[in-house]
Amino acid sequence: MHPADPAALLEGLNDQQRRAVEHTGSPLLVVAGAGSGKTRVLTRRIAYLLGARQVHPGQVLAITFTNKAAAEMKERVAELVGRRANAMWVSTFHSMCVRVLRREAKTLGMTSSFSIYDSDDSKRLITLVARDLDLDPKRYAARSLAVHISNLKNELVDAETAAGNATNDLERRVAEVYVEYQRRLREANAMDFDDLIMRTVELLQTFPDVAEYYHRRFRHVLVDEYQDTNHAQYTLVRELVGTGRGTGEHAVPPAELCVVGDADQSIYAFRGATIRNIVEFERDYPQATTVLLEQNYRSTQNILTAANAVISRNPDRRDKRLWTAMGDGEKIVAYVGDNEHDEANFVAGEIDRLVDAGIANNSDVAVFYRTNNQSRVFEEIFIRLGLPYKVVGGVRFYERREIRDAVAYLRVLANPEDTVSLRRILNVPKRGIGERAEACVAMHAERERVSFNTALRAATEGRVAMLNPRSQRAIAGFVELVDGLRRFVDDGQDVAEVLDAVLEQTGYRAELEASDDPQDASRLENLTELITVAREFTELPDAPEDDAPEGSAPIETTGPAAGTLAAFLERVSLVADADQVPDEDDTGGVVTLMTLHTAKGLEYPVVFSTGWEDGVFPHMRALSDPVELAEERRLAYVGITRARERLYLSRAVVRSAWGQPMTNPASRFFDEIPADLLDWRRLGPERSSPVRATTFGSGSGGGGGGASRSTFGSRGTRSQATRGWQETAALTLEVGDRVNHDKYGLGRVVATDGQGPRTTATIDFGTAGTIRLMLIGSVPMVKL
Ligand SMILES: Nc1ncnc2c1ncn2[C@@H]1O[C@H](COP(=O)(O)OP(=O)(O)OP(=O)(O)O)[C@@H](O)[C@H]1O
Ligand SMILES: [Mg+2]
Repeated sequence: MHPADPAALLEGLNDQQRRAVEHTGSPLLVVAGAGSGKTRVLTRRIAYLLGARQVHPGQVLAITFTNKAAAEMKERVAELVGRRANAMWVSTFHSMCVRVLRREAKTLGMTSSFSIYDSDDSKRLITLVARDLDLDPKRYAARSLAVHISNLKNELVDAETAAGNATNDLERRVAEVYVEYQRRLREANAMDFDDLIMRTVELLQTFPDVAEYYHRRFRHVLVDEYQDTNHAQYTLVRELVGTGRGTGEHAVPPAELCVVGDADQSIYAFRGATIRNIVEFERDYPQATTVLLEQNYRSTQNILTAANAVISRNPDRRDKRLWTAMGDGEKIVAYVGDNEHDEANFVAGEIDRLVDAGIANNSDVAVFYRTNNQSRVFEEIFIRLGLPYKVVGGVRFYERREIRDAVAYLRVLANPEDTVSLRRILNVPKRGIGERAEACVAMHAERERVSFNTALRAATEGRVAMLNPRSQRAIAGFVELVDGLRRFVDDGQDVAEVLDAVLEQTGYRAELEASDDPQDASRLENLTELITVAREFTELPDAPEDDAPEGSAPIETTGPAAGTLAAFLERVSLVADADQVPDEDDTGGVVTLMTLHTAKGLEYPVVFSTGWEDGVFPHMRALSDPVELAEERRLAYVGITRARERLYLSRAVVRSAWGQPMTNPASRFFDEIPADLLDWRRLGPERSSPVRATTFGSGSGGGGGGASRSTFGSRGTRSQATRGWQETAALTLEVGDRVNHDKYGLGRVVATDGQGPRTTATIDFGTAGTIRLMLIGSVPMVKL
């Protein structure tokens, strides 16, 4: 055992942090602004529990927001108290639930080899369901049905309750799809992401002895980023902690709970996250103790002042004053590019300069943007300049077609009932099982109320109606192929070997090799990469994770053994964007590009936050919606506070969107930063030959000094804008249309009135106000 000295575990903590680490008993809430050491407190607290309070590592459950953060936390604790830290459960909500559900699958009527459906799989299944229910795909898009169902699950509303609660046509339709969707998930022995949480809650609420088991086991529950929990996750935490109100043999006192968070960094409302969970913690847990942290250890004062200034514009928040002992530091550099290429060039040039001057390595630098599609222009320019970079997120490796195909084969081998995966690979590569044959099988399944897998097997015996003999033979061949491959798994072959056999025996590899399409060559490379991933995965040492504390029942299986197919599939399913953030290294490393959402919890010496334009950031949706705008502002706060020493904020006057150049006004967030903190870099002289001066800005003439008074640089852009105006003369606007007005910026039509030449539109231009405009003549406005 590691000789942990309790005093050493408290070293490098301020008084408040120390208080949080040492606190015992009542539920503990640590609320504090960015960079004040919340995550550090959580990590130290765990180390302290193990090192100073003799808590068994198996009694600790810690929840982080990403798998990567979980691994780092575990590593940090191990550094402090030694390897036995490995017996703790440190994971995301989803990974933790998968472990519980695999163990308890039987209780819920599933097998432990259940598949985990990601959003794409779940959308496919919903598409099938909606089609079978004869819903008009134009009115009920699978995507929107999926969002509705996900929202219900985040609120822990099950399908039957949703059906009972439905009061209008849409709700009834959604509920109808939801009921059937759940039935098919069950039949396929599959769960979607939201089910992982909801079914775990259900498990704990319905089966007292299961709940008791976990109550006895987890005596300490810790949650990072608590502001981003949704209702289902909130309830899960409550169930895990327990009320201690059980009687007789079920009487286990509640676990010690410690949550840390910052309401100003809540940025997942679209996934149902609610700051209510943090704001009302004291009401939810009446015995709660709250600790506030006020010193920021991450950023310079200038960065912090900017962050505080922006977030203070949000209504209904608890004001907190963060301070830092780091000194003012550099001013914040602000830049206006003619267009997005110019902006990206500026970023690349600055990185180059900082690296040349020995101020930073590539790996010290992060570039943020609002949405993934904004990464493309940075990539183009970084490639051209030979600047090494990594984009986190976007079209992810595991979302590529060939990878999904290969993984679908593996899933079917692990879980024969996985309908979505089965149907995906049924005719991939082509083997003569056409859509008609698939439909016959699906119809049989539907009519006989059997699974798709069972129906397929019925087809091989000629029991499926309307199926021609050729299709029947093809299906028999497929079933035989899959059964043959499954024997590799049963024989205990490594995942990499199984994968290799899949690619070989299905002819998938041969087909790609025979193709002269260069895309297919890169598909082959990706599949080779997947085999490498599988091989590395198999070689992972078996972690001693099943080390249950004394006094609790030994755990037979807490999850699939390391290296197995099930464990591999679990990893593949739960990998998230943020897990792919590259580590720092000493060799100069790579610049990291990611969205503001992915950046949560991270820190970098140098940060470029780009695309600060109204309609881009804040997002278009937020311009006429104060609730959304507040969320965007929190995102700005998150972005700014990732920077330790240097922060750059930039925008482009013209940016292509939907294939059209768009002129965007400066982000209103620029105006919210005290002007004296900003060092505006003007456009270079070669680019600013004035063609036509136009005022951009968000009403207050701000955007920082003269920089918001900008010029169109290129002729192409100018003629584009001019054409836009002419179109406006013949333009009809409807309520809800989005427009870009040369003077007032982006807006949304809230009302129209009059006819012909007297037509007017009332347009909400956000901070510029709501303005009524005549629509005749050359209105300097474009419809978007
Ligand atoms: N008492 C301290 N002394 C020195 N450095 C500290 C102290 N507390 C925290 N830090 C450092 O400050 C930085 C921010 O800490 P941490 O990431 O834990 O903050 P946080 O509150 O979790 O931030 P966020 O809100 O962004 O998640 C880290 O580099 C951490 O190591
Ligand atoms: Mg943190």
